Amino acid sequence: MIKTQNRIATLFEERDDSSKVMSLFLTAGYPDLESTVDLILGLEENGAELIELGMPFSDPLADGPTIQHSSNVAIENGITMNAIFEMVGEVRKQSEIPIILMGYINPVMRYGIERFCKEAGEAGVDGLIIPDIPIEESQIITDHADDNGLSLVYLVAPNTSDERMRQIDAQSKGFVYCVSVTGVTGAREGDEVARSVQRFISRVKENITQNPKMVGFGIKSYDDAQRIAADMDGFIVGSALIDTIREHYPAEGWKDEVFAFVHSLKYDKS
Ligand SMILES: O=P(O)(O)OC[C@@H](O)[C@@H](O)c1c[nH]c2ccccc12
Repeated sequence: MIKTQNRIATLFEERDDSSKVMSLFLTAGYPDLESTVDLILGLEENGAELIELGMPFSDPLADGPTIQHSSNVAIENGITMNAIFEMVGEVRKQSEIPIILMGYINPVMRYGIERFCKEAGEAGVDGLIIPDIPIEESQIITDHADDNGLSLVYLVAPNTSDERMRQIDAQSKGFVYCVSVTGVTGAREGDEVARSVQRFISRVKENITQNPKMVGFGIKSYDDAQRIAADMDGFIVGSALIDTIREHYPAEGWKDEVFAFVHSLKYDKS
């Protein structure tokens, strides 16, 4: 164990019950390699408490068009695993915000699972989300993750049975990622999320009892977040953030626009 206390665990232990933890998903190397560190630090200043840093992959099966686009741009920019570890190392010089690397197992296996976990832990990564490893196959990575202080976070979705939710709760570390809708990532129109989410949330509350619960998929505003995360510990926003970057980059002041959006997601000062 490198760290005695994981930053994700500390975040949920110390959280103030009156507000929701805001986690933001950012693709490493998007919109360019130079901006990722500044973006993470600026997101933190504007209310982010947890960062999910996406490791771009050419075949992202759970990702909608927005995140696929950002991954493609990051790959064109020349992003590598080493560059991602360096970015995390840079952030660690200035910030203790918990960072989770998120990506598919294929590039991790190519890099070498043991080496990946070791270098991630050394860089200052706190957790991993690998949506294409089911709990049944997780033994290929759990020991290496544990040895390097990395929490493996698992996902549940509306099509996850009650029994499986309980199994996932038993294995997940840090929190459980509750995917509010079936399908790929991405902002959704109208009240599509609201309509289907209530039944799911009540099943989550019954079955996920050991871990904090974070909800994500389709959240694009303060109101969405407050409503959907009402019974959760916090919420995750990805595509709406990437869309905002895409809308303003590279115009002068683009980062300020992005930070203002992030601030509004958490504090609704707009
Ligand atoms: O983009 P959305 O709808 O705001 O949802 C967050 C999501 O993008 C992020 O957590 C994520 C990116 N890639 C994923 C793959 C699987 C599950 C989740 C993710």
